[in-house]
Amino acid sequence: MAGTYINTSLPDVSDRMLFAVPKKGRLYDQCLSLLSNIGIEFNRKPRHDIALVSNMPIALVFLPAADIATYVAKGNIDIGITGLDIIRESQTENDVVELVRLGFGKCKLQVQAPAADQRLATAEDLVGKRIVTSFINLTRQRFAELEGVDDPTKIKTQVRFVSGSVEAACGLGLADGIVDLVESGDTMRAAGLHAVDTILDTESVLISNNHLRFPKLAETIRQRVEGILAARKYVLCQYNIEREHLEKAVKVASGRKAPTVTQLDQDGWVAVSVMIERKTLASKMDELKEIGATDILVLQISNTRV
Ligand SMILES: Nc1ncnc2c1ncn2[C@@H]1O[C@H](COP(=O)(O)OP(=O)(O)OP(=O)(O)O)[C@@H](O)[C@H]1O
Ligand SMILES: O=P(O)(O)OC[C@H]1O[C@H](OP(=O)(O)OP(=O)(O)O)[C@H](O)[C@@H]1O
Repeated sequence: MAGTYINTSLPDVSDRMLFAVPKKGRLYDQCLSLLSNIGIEFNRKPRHDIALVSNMPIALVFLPAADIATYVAKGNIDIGITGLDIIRESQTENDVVELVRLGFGKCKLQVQAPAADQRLATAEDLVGKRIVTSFINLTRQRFAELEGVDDPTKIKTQVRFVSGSVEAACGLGLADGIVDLVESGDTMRAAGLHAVDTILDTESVLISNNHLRFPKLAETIRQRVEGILAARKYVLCQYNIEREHLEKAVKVASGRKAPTVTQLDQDGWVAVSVMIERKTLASKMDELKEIGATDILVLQISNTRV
């Protein structure tokens, strides 16, 4: 089904893998930066939602983040980037394949209530009350659990959809509580709300449909993305050490598979090169120094294939 884009004023995309990216919003900038890092070159004309990639048989399709999981699940689009929250809300998790979690767009879907109202201190206190959200399915599922009801359509809590600025609903009297995404919590607090329950921890995901027309190309994209994520996560650490201390040093930092060890032009000494997770780097360097490593150098990795 993907590739059957019918609009005669648009270029033919039937031989191209369709790759959906959010057209605006929170994920837009990071998606564009990721596309650039994985070597996808394109030129998007103003007001055009399709852009041909010049160096690969791919067409980018710019869509609202909230719709991408549905397009991918239905097979109209081959692969795409969207939030886990959207995949779950659009009930497409069984019809899409999660290729890679991308580590950006991280936030929580939370039940929120007016902070000043002592009677609404927990999610249970909102059972049977009015909830406003853009995530009606996930909200109904959560309240069905709280109410002990199997069928989310049979809950007594009233769940109403609004498309944005959800935090305004309590202050304006439309709701007793809301369900919305929270990252820093600034928007929630500015609206006088506090979180009483977490429904989901979410982040962006690269997804594909179940019937890929371009499996090799999709795999290339997946590997490139994994490579960029690994490059962000790791640094390359090089040091010299006497061979007799090598075993201890390898225990401190063993690399993704094993370190590269090269004989130095000095008796009994070796040079070691190893990938280390950025977040543990400082303490690993301390330990290596303690064991006797010298000339410890850290190099940034700009890209990898892992
Ligand atoms: N504050 C946030 N921090 C991190 N990720 C977020 C945040 N808000 C939303 N997201 C992620 O980005 C996705 C798209 O949210 P966004 O608010 O950009 O939606 P949109 O409606 O497409 O854009 P807009 O708000 O501009 O209309 C969400 O489903 C979620 O995965
Ligand atoms: O916890 P915070 O860091 O304040 O982020 C949370 C806000 O971010 C999202 O909205 P966004 O700003 O993307 O706009 P929207 O309401 O138009 O979707 C979300 O819907 C919250 O309103």
